[in-house]
Amino acid sequence: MSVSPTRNPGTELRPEWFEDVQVNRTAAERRAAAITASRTVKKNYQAAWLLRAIQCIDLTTLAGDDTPGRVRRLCAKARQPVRPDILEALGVDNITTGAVCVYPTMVPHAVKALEGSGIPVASVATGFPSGLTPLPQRLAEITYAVGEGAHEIDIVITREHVLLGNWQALYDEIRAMREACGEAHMKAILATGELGTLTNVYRASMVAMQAGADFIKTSTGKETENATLPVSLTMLRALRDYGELTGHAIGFKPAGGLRTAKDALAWLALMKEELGNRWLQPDLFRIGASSLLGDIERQLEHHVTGRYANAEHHALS
Ligand SMILES: O=C[C@H](O)COP(=O)(O)O
Repeated sequence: MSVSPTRNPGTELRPEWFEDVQVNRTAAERRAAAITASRTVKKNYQAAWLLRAIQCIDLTTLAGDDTPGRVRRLCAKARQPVRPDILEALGVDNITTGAVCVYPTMVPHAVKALEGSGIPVASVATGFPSGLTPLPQRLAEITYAVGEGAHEIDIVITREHVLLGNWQALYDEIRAMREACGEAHMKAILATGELGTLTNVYRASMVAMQAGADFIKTSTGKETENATLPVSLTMLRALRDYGELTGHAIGFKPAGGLRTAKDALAWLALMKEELGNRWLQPDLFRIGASSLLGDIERQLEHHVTGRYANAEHHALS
């Protein structure tokens, strides 16, 4: 796919791009399973893929008991996600995670802790995770987070608009959110586990991109069902169709429940198979995760030393 390097400006609402699309769940499940089964990444390649996965992680804390101290520790981990001796053995200079993702009131603490690192701060906003506060308040939350220095905003959509097929209302709210984001890049969380069908997932993805989303993201991490491979495949197909229709490259962020190195490898394989290597870069691919890094570091250590360290050696992940 040939794509424009400029930011997605969105389009008018174009229901004709998605209204007739029907996604077959069985076919999506079969294709997702085939991709992950056919691609076993071996030894050295596996370490390289895991390092790439780290560079694409939005290292996240979204808990009711978050404190500035926890956010600072998370930011320290984002700056140095892998122990220096493991990196040295792999012959790699320090790498960082793709971003740090926090609640709006934690943004100033993250911005300060990441100063000079080049690591962007992402903030959830718009009544995360349910999105059920009045629109002016949801927009004000974006304005607040951007004002505090957030570089990226992860918005949530009103699931009701999807469930009722009210595409204009969905488009209008996401458009307003994109405007409130200004220069900050906007990731649209669809909360796919609450959208009922894969057909709805495809349609909501398309509306979010038409309304100017820079990324489409599966889940908040708080739904009963979070990121799955068939849902991700459906979103990637929408993303590819949008790219072919407009020439704009949209990013993808699976989030919620990704906890193991094996999960990270499965999603990298999906990205590579469906979209190619260009979508294995942090400007177009992020993994939203609060507890994935620990297992990746563990697997890298095993790769280097041939054994697993105790879990407490990988303290915060
Ligand atoms: O956006 C990121 C998610 O909230 C993280 O979910 P998780 O805690 O299941 O990794």
